[in-house]
Amino acid sequence: MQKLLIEGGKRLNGQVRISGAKNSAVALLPAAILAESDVTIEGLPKISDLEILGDLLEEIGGKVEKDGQTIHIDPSNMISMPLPNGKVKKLRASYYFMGAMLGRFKKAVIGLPGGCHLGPRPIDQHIKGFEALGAQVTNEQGAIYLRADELRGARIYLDVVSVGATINIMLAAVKAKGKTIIENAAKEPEIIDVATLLTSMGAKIKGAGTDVIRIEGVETLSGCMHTIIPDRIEAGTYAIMAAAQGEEMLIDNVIPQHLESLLAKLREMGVSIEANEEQLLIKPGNKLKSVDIKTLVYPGFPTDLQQPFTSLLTKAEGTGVVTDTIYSARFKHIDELRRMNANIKVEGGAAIVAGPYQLEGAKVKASDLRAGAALIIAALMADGVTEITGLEHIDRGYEEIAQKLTSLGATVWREEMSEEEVEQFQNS
Ligand SMILES: CC(=O)N[C@H]1[C@@H](OP(=O)(O)OP(=O)(O)OC[C@H]2O[C@@H](n3ccc(=O)[nH]c3=O)[C@H](O)[C@@H]2O)O[C@H](CO)[C@@H](O)[C@@H]1O
Ligand SMILES: C=C(OP(=O)(O)O)C(=O)O
Repeated sequence: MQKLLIEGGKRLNGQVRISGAKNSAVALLPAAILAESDVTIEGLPKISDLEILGDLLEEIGGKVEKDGQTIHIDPSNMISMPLPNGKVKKLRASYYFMGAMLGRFKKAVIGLPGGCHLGPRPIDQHIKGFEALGAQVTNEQGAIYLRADELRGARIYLDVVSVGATINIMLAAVKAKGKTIIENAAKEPEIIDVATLLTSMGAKIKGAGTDVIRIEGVETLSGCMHTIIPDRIEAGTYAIMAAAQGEEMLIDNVIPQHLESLLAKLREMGVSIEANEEQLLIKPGNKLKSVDIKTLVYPGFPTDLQQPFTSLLTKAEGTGVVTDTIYSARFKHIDELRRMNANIKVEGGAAIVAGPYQLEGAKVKASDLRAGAALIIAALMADGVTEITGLEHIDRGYEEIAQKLTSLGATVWREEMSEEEVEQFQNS
């Protein structure tokens, strides 16, 4: 088991290339189950969630070949193997095996997903959608059993705007008989990316990226080639790092329109941002001014950048109020930031950051993926060395973060933990 060490205070300078989008990739791989011939996906990030999804595709009989950032998936010999336990529990996106296997085999058994602990993360809207398409769904000892004689298109109104439910219903509906309409659908760019892959496979989907998606079911889907979109959350994380500790940072392979809510907030704080079609040039101002943020569904401020942004606010002058309307309890990073001398209160479901002040290096633990990003940003700004444990969360979503930061001029390295440290970590 490893920990990450960061010596704070170094200014970040230079260029960083953003990897393919985690939240797209984790749906694109399961989507390949629906095809009858080879699917090739290019530009994938090197993250642990994708390793696990590749293993799961092999468990159900898929042939998976990886070649750098490209994956070739031959789904022709896949079967509807039950996956009630094991690796499905290690990530959130294993729930996409439900929609994809239901679409292809009309049956699936999938354990309830894992993923970041952000408070309750029900999947009732996924199940509502599968049932509307004609599936019988039961939850037996922590696994979801799905079965349908046939899938029939339906009109489905999502009571909660959900990325996962929108994609999962799309995966099942592309092979249902007749027309499906998903109303109050999520509009995230990752949904458009998955719809683009499915369309290349022969699916008929209109309206992805709006809140009404129309799908006309087809009999068969064939293999295709697809290039993934860049990761807007990774890009946003580096943009926040640039604002926090940068001199001049060029962020390459990004779609700036995907980050408008974040860029608007950074500009309000006094950060200079120049954008072209696929790059952002970020220079922080001399002084940062505090702002409030409230997370919302896309195109609002993304909940996945809330925790990293909270770290940035410690450097800004004034009081910033952070409210997360998607995951109201996504505040596990706050206690760790307090260990680093942060002055943050959590009151009435909001984090209140009264800055600016100097953070101090400390031993801290990443409780989830974006809490990890928040701690890295804090460590880059802090006096002294910060030791971050819980790297398995960070590795779920950030490709080679230590290498990327080193190339930007940070002093950061990974070290094996001693047996005593591992024991302390496991008991904490
Ligand atoms: C793998 C992946 O893409 N993960 C992202 C996805 O998670 P995920 O798809 O799990 O998140 P959702 O968009 O589904 O969740 C949004 C909100 O709806 C609630 N909800 C969701 C489904 C449901 O059936 N019932 C229900 O009540 C959730 O508890 C949450 O409060 O979108 C989140 C919100 O942008 C991001 O933080 C995650 O990074
Ligand atoms: C919450 C996240 O991921 P997941 O849904 O995969 O747990 C995230 O990417 O910030």
